[in-house]
Amino acid sequence: MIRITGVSHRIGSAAILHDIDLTLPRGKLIALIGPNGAGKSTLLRLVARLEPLQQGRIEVDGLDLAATPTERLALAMAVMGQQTHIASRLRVAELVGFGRWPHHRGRPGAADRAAVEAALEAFGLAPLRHRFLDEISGGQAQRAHLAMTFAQGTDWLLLDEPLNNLDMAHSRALMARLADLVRGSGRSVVTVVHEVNYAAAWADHVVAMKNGRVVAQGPAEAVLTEPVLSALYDTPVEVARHDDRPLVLHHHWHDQLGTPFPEAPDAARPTVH
Ligand SMILES: Nc1ncnc2c1ncn2[C@@H]1O[C@H](COP(=O)(O)OP(=O)(O)OP(=O)(O)O)[C@@H](O)[C@H]1O
Repeated sequence: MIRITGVSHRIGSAAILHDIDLTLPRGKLIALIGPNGAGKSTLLRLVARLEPLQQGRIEVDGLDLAATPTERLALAMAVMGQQTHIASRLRVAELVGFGRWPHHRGRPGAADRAAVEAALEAFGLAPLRHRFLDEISGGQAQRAHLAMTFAQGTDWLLLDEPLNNLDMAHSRALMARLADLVRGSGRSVVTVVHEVNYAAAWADHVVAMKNGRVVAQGPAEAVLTEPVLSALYDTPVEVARHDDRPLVLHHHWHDQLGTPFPEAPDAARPTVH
């Protein structure tokens, strides 16, 4: 599990995260949701150790982030951040191959080559393997970065908005692949998701953040409810069912009686922590 204890974070004089206590269970597909600026990326970046921890403690399967060598951490956790600036004169297969670096440290063997092949296949990148990164589309580049993260073969995957740039079919395929990884091989995935219905369809566990705090967390069914989501996004939503999962609807202008929605009614606001 990932255990986050008493984590606060400031950027300059602005308080970004406020005393976060959170446990992320192993073997689950965990979605981090919430409005823009809620602090989702900041929290993910702290767990990924892309930002120095200012206050509190984070443990990944018992490894204290403050005391674990990078080489050890890279075998436990793979990370795909939001902005990945990487030399464009790199070929797709070379980028994916970087994911194996923590295993071979410069001398790839058969297992590394097989992992790269499998990741290229899994993301439909085999035909593009020799292309340079500046010769492919934004969605294809996103898939190449995801394939690199997969190739790392870690127990934990941390993904910041992996659906960016992906069309509906590729988004769905990615979520299905993540679910497969979790249910088939017991891995653990933490992913920031903006489109809440991808969390509704695929996530086991949902963490909802707002204003630098965790405002609700738990099994997807418990968090993805009308009161929690209406309050989270300050937008009235309806939660229907589809395929026995929640389906969030939000684009009507009137309620069922024809009354315009001013905002979420007070009665719809949850008591959340
Ligand atoms: N470099 C920075 N300097 C100042 N403030 C920052 C910086 N980076 C982020 N912030 C602020 O920190 C807060 C949290 O940002 P963060 O990116 O973690 O939110 P988020 O929930 O991931 O948002 P989004 O959904 O828009 O990606 C925001 O208010 C943002 O403006």
